[in-house]
Amino acid sequence: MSPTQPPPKLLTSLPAYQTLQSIYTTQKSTPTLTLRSLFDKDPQRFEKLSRAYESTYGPPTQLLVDLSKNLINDDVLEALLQLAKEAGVEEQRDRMFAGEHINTSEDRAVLHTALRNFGDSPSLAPTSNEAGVSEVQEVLSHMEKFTEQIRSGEWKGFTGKPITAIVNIGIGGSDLGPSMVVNALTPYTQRSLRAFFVSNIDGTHIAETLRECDAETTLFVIASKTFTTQETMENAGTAKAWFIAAAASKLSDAKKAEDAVSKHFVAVSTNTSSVTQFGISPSNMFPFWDWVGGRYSLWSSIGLSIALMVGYPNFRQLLEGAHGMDLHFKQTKLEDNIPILLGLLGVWYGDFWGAQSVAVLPYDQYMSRFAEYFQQADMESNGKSVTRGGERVNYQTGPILWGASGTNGQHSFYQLLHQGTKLVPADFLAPCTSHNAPRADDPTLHHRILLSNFFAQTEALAFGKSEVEVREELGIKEGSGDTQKEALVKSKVFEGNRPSTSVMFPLMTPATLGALISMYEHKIFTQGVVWGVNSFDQMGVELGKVLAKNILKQLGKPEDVKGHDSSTAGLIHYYQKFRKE
Ligand SMILES: O=P(O)(O)OC[C@H]1O[C@@](O)(CO)[C@@H](O)[C@@H]1O
Repeated sequence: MSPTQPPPKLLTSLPAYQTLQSIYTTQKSTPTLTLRSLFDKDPQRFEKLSRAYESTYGPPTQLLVDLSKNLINDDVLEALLQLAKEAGVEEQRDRMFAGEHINTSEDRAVLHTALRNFGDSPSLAPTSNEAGVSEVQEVLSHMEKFTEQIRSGEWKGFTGKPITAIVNIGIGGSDLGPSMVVNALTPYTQRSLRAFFVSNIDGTHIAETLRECDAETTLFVIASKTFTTQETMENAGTAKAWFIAAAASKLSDAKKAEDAVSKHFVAVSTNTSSVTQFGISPSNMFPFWDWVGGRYSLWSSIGLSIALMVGYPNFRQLLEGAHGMDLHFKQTKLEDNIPILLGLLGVWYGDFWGAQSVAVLPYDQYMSRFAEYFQQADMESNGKSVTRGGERVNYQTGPILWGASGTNGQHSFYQLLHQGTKLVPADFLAPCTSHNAPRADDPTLHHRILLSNFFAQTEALAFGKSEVEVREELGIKEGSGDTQKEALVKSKVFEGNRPSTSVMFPLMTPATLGALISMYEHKIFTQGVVWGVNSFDQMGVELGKVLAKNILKQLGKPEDVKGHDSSTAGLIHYYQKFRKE
């Protein structure tokens, strides 16, 4: 049991909060906090407020994080850094890395960083055997051996064919991480292997996937930390039944079909007994531990589908990239600590400017699932209203996180970003180079166009277009008296002063992706500390599950429906009019 930790102070009780409140009130609409004037006043603003990250471990990895288009000046930055000190961000960070049980409600350590700790002080993960080899290393070695067997064709299916399709069956952190990373690292995947991700209990998901699969050449990875999640267990059961039926049609007897499961099903979980009960042997199980949160688990054996698709060496580089960012987070002073700066900016916008959401906009088609992944990572971590000490907060906590790849978002929701009534701080991310060059006569044309949009959007958001500029452009003088023309002028004004952070990197590589994910994990951590919440439990997902289990038993006949409000009962009755047996 870790030493008891002092309950967190409410954000609003911190002196730096009062300082920030006063700055916001007095400066928010003055030139001292208007981007046009901030840049006019200080030609060195970009140099002062961008941070270059260079990894000190693993494959050389670099990021440029440009904070200069944020609504901050020296006063704000100083007060935000003071806020981090008063909230104890660094102390809580050190507790996490030291393996203290900072997940207080579940009395667990939070050590996803130990899964990728190759170069720092001895890994804090528990050692498992007399040789002192850490359990983490043991599992990584098993993953390495297994992925090599599958990718080389050495591992054969029940009819002697190599595996050509991987079906990851999992949901939440047991799905989003693997699927986002495999998508983002498509250039590194073995094209002879196809990956499918089944998560939804909607029968369509497993049905459409199995239509694409051949039982003889498919490997099912049943990924579930608890191995009790309803969707995953039902989908796994359906896959197993489908497989056995297909195998039985090829094999002389049912017993052999059952035995064939061992060649086509592996499990990733902390729950050995439930895995065995499902019919997967421990030799086909890749364990992990309760000190790994589901939404922080892609670094564990939950990343098996990643390793299968990109190869173990690239999976290892993903982890090394994350470890490099962990070292930066651990060792860098506050004012240069990128995850902490990003976290503090989110507090500034959410708790003072009233921003309800944040947008994550990767200008990289391979990163199309990046925002979706961080919806769980961010919103399941900090979407809370009670502190670790049990106090109801009296301020905003976790934001609504959303986003899509650029340039697609520009043709969808950027109207709101530019001229809506809501402040939406946005993170723009882009690789300087692409893995693809589809135009033989001009190999970088597509990427130049993509990046020109990337650069233009943050410029437009920051500096807008004034009424004077619009009038000049349209040739409509002030006081024209023409209502329609006046309205047209107003509709073309871009107020600007809409903040963004730009993150650039040379190329999307496994190590770069690892560093980016780690950067955001620690941003989320920083915000959780400032808000005083427990970022590592998820009590909010439990009630719906319990109610659903009860309703499932009542869906047969109208007279079965009991104990609900008129809406819920009415909806169930409507369903029962059309339901099929
Ligand atoms: O990995 P598992 O135990 O099947 O949980 C899946 C997901 O379900 C949750 O909603 C918790 O119930 C997420 O936190 C988690 O990632």
